[in-house]
Amino acid sequence: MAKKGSLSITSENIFPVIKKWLYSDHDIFYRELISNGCDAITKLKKLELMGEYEKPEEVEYKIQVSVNPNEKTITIKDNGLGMTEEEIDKYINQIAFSGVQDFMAKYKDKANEDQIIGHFGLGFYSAFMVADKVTIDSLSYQKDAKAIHWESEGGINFEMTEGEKTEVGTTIVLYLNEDSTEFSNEYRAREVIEKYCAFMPVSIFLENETAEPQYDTIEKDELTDKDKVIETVIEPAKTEEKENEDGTKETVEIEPSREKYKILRRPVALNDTNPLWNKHPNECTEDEYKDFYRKVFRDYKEPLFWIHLNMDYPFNLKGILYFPKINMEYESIEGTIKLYNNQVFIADNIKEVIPEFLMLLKGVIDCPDLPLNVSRSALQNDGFVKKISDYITKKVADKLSGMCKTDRENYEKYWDDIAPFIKFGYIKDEKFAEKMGDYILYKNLNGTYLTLQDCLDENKEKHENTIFYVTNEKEQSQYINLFKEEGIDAVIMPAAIDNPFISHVEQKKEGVKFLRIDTDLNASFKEEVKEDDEAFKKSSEELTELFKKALNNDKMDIRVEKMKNTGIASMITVSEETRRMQDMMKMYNMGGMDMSMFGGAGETLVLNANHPLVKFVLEHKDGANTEKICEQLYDLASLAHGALSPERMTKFVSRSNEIMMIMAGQKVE
Ligand SMILES: Nc1ncnc2c1ncn2[C@@H]1O[C@H](COP(=O)(O)OP(=O)(O)OP(=O)(O)O)[C@@H](O)[C@H]1O
Repeated sequence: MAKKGSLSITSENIFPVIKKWLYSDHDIFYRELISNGCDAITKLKKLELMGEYEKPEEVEYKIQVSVNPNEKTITIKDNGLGMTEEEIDKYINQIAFSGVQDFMAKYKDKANEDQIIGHFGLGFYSAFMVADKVTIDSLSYQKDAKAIHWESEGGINFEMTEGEKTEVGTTIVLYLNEDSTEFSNEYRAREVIEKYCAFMPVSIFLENETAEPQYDTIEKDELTDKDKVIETVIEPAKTEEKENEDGTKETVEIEPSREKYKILRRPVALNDTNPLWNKHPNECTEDEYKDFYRKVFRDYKEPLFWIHLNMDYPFNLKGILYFPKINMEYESIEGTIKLYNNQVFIADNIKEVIPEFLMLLKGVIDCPDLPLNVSRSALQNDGFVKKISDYITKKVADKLSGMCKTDRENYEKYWDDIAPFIKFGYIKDEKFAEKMGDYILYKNLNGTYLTLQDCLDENKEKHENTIFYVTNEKEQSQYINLFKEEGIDAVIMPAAIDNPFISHVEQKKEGVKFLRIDTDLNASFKEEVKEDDEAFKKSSEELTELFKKALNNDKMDIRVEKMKNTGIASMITVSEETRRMQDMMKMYNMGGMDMSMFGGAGETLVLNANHPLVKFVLEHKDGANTEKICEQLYDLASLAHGALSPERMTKFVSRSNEIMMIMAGQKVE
């Protein structure tokens, strides 16, 4: 007698809601059904160990997925512990469905952004996302169990009858709805299974029922019990014609005739049942780590190094985080952290669990203790999840600081590549910043790597608590030369992240100030000018006026100095604050804003009173070429500081030509 019933779904509207809500990842049904199969096999293995079940020798635990694109069906077959009629009634008719009800009651009003991670908790019911009709055929491992057939159309009513299954396990068939036929395509199926099930603990095989069988030919001694021989192939002996000494020809055998077997292509499991993260770090070789990286992230550049996380207490967490090699000039940093729950893939880059800055790395994390069927916002406020995230941060900081202390050579070698991660972490994560602050390196003008304390110590006498930095070695070369001449050091900080990074260091290290190398003229570059040097004061004022007039800019900031280096006539310096503000604007794409609101863009034209040209200008205020010299000095200073605007560049080139004409004694029009 068939048992019929109505699954206790109270809301008739449940389907449209689930469908809409799950629209983005319908494919999770594969994960849910395959992981149920894995669980069933794991349980049966335990029963076997306990002596409560004896596995027939020929049986190999596995999950077989078969797709049939013609019939639009998917069959998922496991040889796990199976279910009796009572169990189907309990676990499928009541629990699976009531689980869905709870789940929906909790989430149906929630907006999309508050999804649960990877839609866990739908379980068996997710089959109805893609199928109109679902059947279950199950035979329990229990003695004298009867095979059961269950089917449901639409997931509201079911019918349960005696089944015909003869092997222990469960077979589920999905009859796909019109919108979901793609999942019976072999390649799509492979893609989804490889995404979610790549590390599930039981071998998963995929077959296409409609595809022609494929064959391989193997050597006789390669044959195993599992191979299905289609035919024996006799490969004829290989011969060669040979000329004898007496000129006659002879055919000789160089390889004897061989028997080979044509066999049905051996199925290959889609998954790796024992992922590397489960092994103890001491047992993993360097090659294994690299292979794993290549396979999982399909990145053929070798990672720099990795951190193997392995923790059992107070929570269970395993994983491997790789620091990838990045070419900063051409690539943006895009990492991926894959999150697993007992080898079942959940999702990439779950920011609630994994500290944001680590998302720049590539890695896998398996945390069986993670609460999954809660919303993302609940996860964010979960103390336990916070602990996991803190643990990961701590481990990464420990590894990096340990490396800096004990393997400084390699640490320096990797530094340029890992600096962006570390600086980003320093900005984003207070705890990480605390642990890593002393292990952040600064490359100085000689290419030596210093810690912040080293930088402060070496500069203590000349400029206590101030660190000069270079953002562009080419554009700032004039200043670099000046610094080198005076034996003053600076550090190279060329990356976009350096700008916010130094602001954070300044906030955390009270008193420390970073100044870009072109910010101001350090006292050591100048000769001392006496307070009461009236003559200097006067000539400064005159020069300032003269330049303002020549450059037709009343607001320009001009300063006259007596520089020790008499080779430099003019320079531009930029106020640190203004420049940082401008850089920030650029970063946030607000470049269009009027920079003059920052008082002439914070630029100061510095004139060296010791330079003959400047002296000449002062002595020939009304000279025929004085104005040109002033303009030229300003443009040269700007050029040495970066670039000229297109308009000024045009004028500069034509003026330079005029100057050469004058040098050549030609008449200038
Ligand atoms: N292939 C199977 N073999 C044996 N039992 C199964 C199988 N599939 C499902 N079950 C039983 O049905 C129950 C309900 O399954 P369902 O997938 O809905 O939820 P779950 O696996 O318990 O939890 P989750 O929501 O996390 O998936 C399972 O706990 C299991 O007891």
